[in-house]
Amino acid sequence: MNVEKRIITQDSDDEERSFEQTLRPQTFAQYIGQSELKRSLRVYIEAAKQREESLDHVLLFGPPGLGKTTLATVIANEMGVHLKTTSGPAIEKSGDLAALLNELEPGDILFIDEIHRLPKAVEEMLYSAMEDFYIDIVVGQGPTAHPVHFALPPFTLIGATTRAGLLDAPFRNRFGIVEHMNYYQTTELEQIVKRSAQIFQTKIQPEGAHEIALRSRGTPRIANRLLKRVRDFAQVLGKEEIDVASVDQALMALGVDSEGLDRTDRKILATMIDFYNGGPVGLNTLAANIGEETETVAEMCEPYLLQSGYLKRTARGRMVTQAAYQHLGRPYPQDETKP
Ligand SMILES: Nc1ncnc2c1ncn2[C@@H]1O[C@H](COP(=O)(O)OP(=O)(O)OP(=O)(O)O)[C@@H](O)[C@H]1O
Ligand SMILES: [Mg+2]
Repeated sequence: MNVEKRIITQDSDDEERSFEQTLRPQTFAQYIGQSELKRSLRVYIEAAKQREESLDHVLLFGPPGLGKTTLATVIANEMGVHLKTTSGPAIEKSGDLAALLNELEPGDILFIDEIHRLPKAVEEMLYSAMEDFYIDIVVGQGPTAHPVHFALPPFTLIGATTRAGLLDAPFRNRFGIVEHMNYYQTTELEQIVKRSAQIFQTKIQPEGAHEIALRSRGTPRIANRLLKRVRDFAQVLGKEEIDVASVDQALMALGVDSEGLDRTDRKILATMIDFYNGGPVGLNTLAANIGEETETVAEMCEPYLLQSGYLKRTARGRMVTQAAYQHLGRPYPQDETKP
């Protein structure tokens, strides 16, 4: 078990959720980045409003902390409807889903986070709810049990999940709008950091915001979290404004390096170099070696290490790249067996 709380984990706990709530954009105008996604969603929303219909069901894919929940909030606000939020693991039985659907008013949005973790029976109940706005519920027990047909108001389901492959095709196909969320550009993260600093009433120099953006691994949640920590450091250092030096000091203390990699990321790369000659090595073996859960490595570390070019996937497992050797300051082996 890893006792050290990772600063770069894309997960959030209760305290952070309330802090995130205060920073959460409410409208498209406040929602920074993802411009293509916003452009198409604006069209779909406008069209649905003109026709006075509910918006098509939306499925959002993407790594944690990129703003899926935020986007659901924004969509509800732009549509002018209520948003009901739940998650896959929270809906245990068909009855739980029926209760949720029963509370919806015409046009309302039901947001299901971690939608890949819905029980199968619940997922199947959603099929008719999504397609034809009805559900069949079995009422009574034993010989008196009989199905009852419930009509639902037209509603929009927004589902969020981290990976596309986690959802079966029949389920996926029932979403009219399927969108992939991308990591954010540095300039976009800079804007997010500046906006959050303003909400915190903290002064930050443009170079400071830039430095935080560079080290946030493309993820707004991490940018906000780093900003919060850096603000503490700047305050203790007696700085009026957050500058690059306070960012550096804070992030060094947190073990976040110049590229936004933390100790676990570096441990992954170092283990692969030192014990596996750079790979290939399987994910399970690797996770066991560094004492992390396979899921943590798969969801928190690997996507960014792949995206930033330190790791690559091959048919035989993960391999580190030359960039990883360079970043860790290790000599790159020059024999022919290496890529
Ligand atoms: N486009 C954005 N512009 C500004 N801030 C954003 C944006 N996207 C996300 N954020 C900020 O990042 C935080 C995390 O976003 P959010 O909770 O929506 O991520 P998520 O994708 O739902 O994560 P998870 O998969 O863990 O549920 C939010 O509190 C919000 O303040
Ligand atoms: Mg979320």
